Amino acid sequence: MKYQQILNTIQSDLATTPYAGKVATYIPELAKISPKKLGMHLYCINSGHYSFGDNDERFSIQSISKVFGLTLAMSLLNDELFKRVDVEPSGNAFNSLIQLEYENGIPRNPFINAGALVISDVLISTLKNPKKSFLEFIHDITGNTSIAINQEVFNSEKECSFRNAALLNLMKSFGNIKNEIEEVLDFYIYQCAIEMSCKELATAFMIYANGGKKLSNGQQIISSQKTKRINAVMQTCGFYDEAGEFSFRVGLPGKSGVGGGIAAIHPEQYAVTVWSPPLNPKGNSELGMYALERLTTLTGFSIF
Ligand SMILES: NC(=O)CC[C@H](N)C(=O)O
Repeated sequence: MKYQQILNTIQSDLATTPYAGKVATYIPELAKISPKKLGMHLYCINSGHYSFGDNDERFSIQSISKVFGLTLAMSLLNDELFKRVDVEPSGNAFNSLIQLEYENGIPRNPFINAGALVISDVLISTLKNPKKSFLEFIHDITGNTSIAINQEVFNSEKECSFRNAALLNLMKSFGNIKNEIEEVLDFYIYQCAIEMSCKELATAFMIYANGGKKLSNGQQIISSQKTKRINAVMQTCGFYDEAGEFSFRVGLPGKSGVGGGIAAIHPEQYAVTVWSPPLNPKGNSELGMYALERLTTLTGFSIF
C-alpha cells in the first residue's frame, strides 16, 4: 500500500473506533476543544507529505514543547545540563512530585513537568530573551513565522498551575531552580501554550528524523550525536508512565501533549504527527496512539 492509502485506511479505522478518553479539563481553556477533532500528517524524507482530517488546524502543543526546550538547552550547553536533570524513565505521572523528594530535587528526565521546569530555568539563565528565542527556534525549524502562543490557553493555565508551582518550590528547596519561581512558571506555561498544526509539527520534528538537520536546506540545527540522545529520551520517557506501552505498541521515539497531540519520528525515514484531544488515563491521546500503532503495523516500519 502507498502511504496516502495507508493514511486513508487509518482514517476510516478511526471513524469506527470507540474511545473512552476524555479531553483535558484541568486547564479550563483546553476543555473547550471538540473531542471529534482528528488529524494526521506524515512527512517522509524521500517522498514528502501525506495527511488527512484536521491536519492543518492549530492546537495547543503543550508537553510536545518539552522536546524543543531540551533541544535548545542541549544546543547551548553540554553534559553539565545532565547534572540537573536525569535521563531515566520515571514510571510516574507527568506532574508527579513523589520522586523529587527522595531524589534530592533532580527530576528523572526532561519530559516530565519537573524536568521541563528545570530546562526552562536553564534557558532563562542562558538566554537574554527566552520567550523570543524559543519562538524563533520554532520559526526557524518550521520556516513559518506565524506560529505563536494562544493567549487564552496561557492565561487559563497560569490561573491553575498549583502543581507546577509546587514542583518548582520543592526543587528550589534543593537548590535546583536558580531563578524566581514566577519567572520559570511563566516561561514554562508560555512554551506549552504554543499552537501548531500537525503539518507544522511534523515539519519541526523532521530535524529529529534527519540527524539534526533541516530537510529544506540541510542546515544543522543540533549535532547528530545530540539528536541521537534526544531521540533516545523520547523513546524511553516521551509518554511518562506509558513510555513502555507506547514503545510496545508503536515502536517509535515520540512525545505527547495534553492538547491531544503526538509527534513521533523514524530516524532517516519520516516524522509523523497526530491530533485527537480525548486522552487516556495516562494523559496521552487515545486515538492518537492507536493511529500510530496502525501506521507502524501497516507500513511494517518501526525502529524495532
Ligand atoms: N502533559 C502535558 O502536556 C502537560 C503540560 C501542561 N502545560 C502541564 O504542565 O500540566
